[in-house]
Amino acid sequence: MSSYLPRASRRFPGRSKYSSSSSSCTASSASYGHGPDPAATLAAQRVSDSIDEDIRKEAALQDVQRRKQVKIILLGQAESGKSTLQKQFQLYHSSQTLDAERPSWRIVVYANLIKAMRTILEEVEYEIGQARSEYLAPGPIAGAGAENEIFALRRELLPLIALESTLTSQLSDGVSFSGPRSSSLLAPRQAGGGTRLVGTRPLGSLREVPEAVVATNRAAQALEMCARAVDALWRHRSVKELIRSRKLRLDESGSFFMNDVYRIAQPDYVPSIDDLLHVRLQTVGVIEHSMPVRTVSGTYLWKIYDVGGTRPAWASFFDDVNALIFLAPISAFDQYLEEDPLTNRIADSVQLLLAIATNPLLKNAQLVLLLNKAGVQIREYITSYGNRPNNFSNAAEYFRSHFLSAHKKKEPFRRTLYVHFTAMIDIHATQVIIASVEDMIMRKHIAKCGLL
Ligand SMILES: Nc1nc2c(ncn2[C@@H]2O[C@H](COP(=O)(O)OP(=O)(O)OP(=O)(O)O)[C@@H](O)[C@H]2O)c(=O)[nH]1
Ligand SMILES: [Mg+2]
Repeated sequence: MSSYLPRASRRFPGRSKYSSSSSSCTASSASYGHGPDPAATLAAQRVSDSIDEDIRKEAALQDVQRRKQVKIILLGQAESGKSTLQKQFQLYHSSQTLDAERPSWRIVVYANLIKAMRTILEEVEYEIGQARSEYLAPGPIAGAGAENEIFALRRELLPLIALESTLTSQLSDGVSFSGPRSSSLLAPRQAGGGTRLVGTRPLGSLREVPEAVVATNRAAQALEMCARAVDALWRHRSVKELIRSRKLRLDESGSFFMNDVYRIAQPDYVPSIDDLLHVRLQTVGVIEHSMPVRTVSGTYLWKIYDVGGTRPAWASFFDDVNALIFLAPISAFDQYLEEDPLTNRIADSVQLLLAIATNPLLKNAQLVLLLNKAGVQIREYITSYGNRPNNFSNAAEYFRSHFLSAHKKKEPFRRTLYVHFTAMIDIHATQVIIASVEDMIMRKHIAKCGLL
């Protein structure tokens, strides 16, 4: 209530003046023994009533807004797919706004592609160095012929690679986020290099920054010139062998864009929606996205909060959210945290989910768990199933029951945990799940508002 008062007094600037002059008038009248001036008292009462009415209207308006507003927070490990889910929500409800953003993502696609190339070349150089050591068996880059081919490609690609730091710096507004990738199976040397691609300013605003426009255009020109070399590097037999035998893990975006380099290298290239779902740009802080959601009971304003990285601390700022959507990337079952190489990423996801689910400040929020990155590849790796067949449904069920039993054991509020398997890069499948999750959230929200 107190928050309305300054506004009311702003709208009635004369109130305090009037009241004080009224009281001084009353005081002076009283001193002459005439009692309060009835006209002045009536006027003061009218102003006061009018302010009360204004406050009531404001409160009613706020109440309607609150009923017509749905707040969702997206949480989960770094790289779990939160920003990709946010884009899927946008695609579902406001596809024209996502469409309008497509040109702004060009700089990120170029940066993702260059980063993948640089990672490959660094690994290749390391392997070549190893192979030259007389104590080691020949690695995946066998033979002087392969070495020379790769060195020639590297020479061709250097002008493109040199642009990486400029693109990265434009995206992070000059702030450098160095350090290892967020998760990796790789040896420490492999995981250690490079600068992270972090978005610290709205992409749309980069169109107004001349240096960002110049850097993007230079990357486009360099890529057009080097497309053949990028493709040759990606398809080189030694690189394929390196990826296979050393389990070189590129970002999801890396292999996707490398596979499609000729399309991306077109001078009039504009990222597709598919590209937008594959790009990797780390989120910093909390980004609020609003979108109208039309239902049979009217239009609601959905506010979706995309929280960067693993930040359970943010949860306490969102005690009035309707639902909490937690993403756990199950393809990361064989990966470990960069900050703690002994902690498995699935174990970390379970702990993070429990920290959020047991937070009393969030006890009124509905809980949705998306077991993401549930593509077919998970079945290729998991072999320890005893007598059970090593197929997708068995592997998926294993993860589902793992999360569900941890939740059931520890969650004190007896909330239902709604679980879905998702592959956030699959538009059709994700849109079906979004519809089902939204339906559940809306039904609860409407029921709750009806009870108030
Ligand atoms: N293959 C595959 N890739 C996915 C899936 N979901 C997300 N990705 C990719 O994973 C990468 C990371 O996704 P983001 O949405 O940026 O992850 P995030 O949780 O927002 O990460 P932070 O901003 O660092 O907290 C992106 O390149 C996505 O395209 C999925 O289901 N399958
Ligand atoms: Mg993000």
